[in-house]
Amino acid sequence: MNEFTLIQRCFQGWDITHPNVLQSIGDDCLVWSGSQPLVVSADTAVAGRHFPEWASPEQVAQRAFLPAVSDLAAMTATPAFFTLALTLPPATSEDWLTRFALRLRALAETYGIMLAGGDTTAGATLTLTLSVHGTCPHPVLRSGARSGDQIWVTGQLGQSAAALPYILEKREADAPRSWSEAYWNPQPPVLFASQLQGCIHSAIDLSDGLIGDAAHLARASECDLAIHLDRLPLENDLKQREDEGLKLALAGGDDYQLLFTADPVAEREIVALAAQAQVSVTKIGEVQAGKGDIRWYDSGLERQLPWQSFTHF
Ligand SMILES: Nc1ncnc2c1ncn2[C@@H]1O[C@H](COP(=O)(O)OP(=O)(O)OP(=O)(O)O)[C@@H](O)[C@H]1O
Ligand SMILES: Cc1ncc(C[n+]2csc(CCOP(=O)(O)O)c2C)c(N)n1
Ligand SMILES: [Mg+2]
Repeated sequence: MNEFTLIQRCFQGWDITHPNVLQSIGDDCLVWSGSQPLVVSADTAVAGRHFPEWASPEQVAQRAFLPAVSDLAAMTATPAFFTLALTLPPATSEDWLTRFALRLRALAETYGIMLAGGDTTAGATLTLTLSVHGTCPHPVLRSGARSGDQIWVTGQLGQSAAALPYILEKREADAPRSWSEAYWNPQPPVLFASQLQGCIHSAIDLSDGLIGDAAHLARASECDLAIHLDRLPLENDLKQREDEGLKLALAGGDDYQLLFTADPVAEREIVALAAQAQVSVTKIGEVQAGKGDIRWYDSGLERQLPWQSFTHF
């Protein structure tokens, strides 16, 4: 399999282009020319760490692409283009790569993001690094929360983490379908997020788990967050597991939903935009003056939590 033929066959000539990408695949660099701020995030997915080694090429594409574009949602950016750095085990077949590229292409079309460049090498472990780029007149930062803001979260939490042991033990059939769907096919609310511009003060996407990610936002904003555990969006199967379900929702990670804060006057607009985008939104707390701490409440009573978010090391 020749590297250049392979790139041409699998990754060139996709339908989605971007008017500001003046040169894409085929030269030493891609060329971008634009007047709006560009937001950029690099995200790596590694076999055995972000997806099981036996995952299908379609599943690998989903587990690499969807968490990557989630970072664009976190800034309320509109997707523009991405690059794809591929490290492929030497035994990778052409069929595997064709299937991977087909699914990636479909995802790129769904999210309206152009594949504009990349790198392909051989290496021991299948590794994919996507660098995603989006445009945004006023990117929303983690540091923008203000005392008095309401705290919101999109979607439901914890299902992906709940699915993980079943997936690793290859007995997905024993778990609710919504759990494995959340793991294999997370749904970062990218379009909805881009519509929230001007309407919200701060945002972060939930990749490591609410405990850790909310702490990043609180610290960056130098505000305290009061979060009500009984208001978290947990589906019934997880709610019934009580603390075990709560732990998955708070510390499991892999949710790729959005945590954001907004002035209470924005509530009606947020609810209307969410309904239009068919995204569920839940108010889970309030931002308070402080130094960046989080207080957790259960039925109005403060509660200390013993759990920690996902970390690699
Ligand atoms: N190796 C690195 N060199 C420079 N900056 C880095 C490096 N790794 C992470 N960062 C920066 O540190 C910050 C936090 O990175 P992190 O990868 O945890 O982002 P995240 O959005 O919280 O998580 P995720 O990886 O799930 O997107 C980001 O601003 C990122 O750009
Ligand atoms: C096979 C397998 N799949 C998933 C997980 C869970 N997991 C991996 S990375 C991550 C957080 C975000 O990563 P990053 O910070 O790199 O973006 C989580 C929750 C696992 N341990 N094993
Ligand atoms: Mg992020």
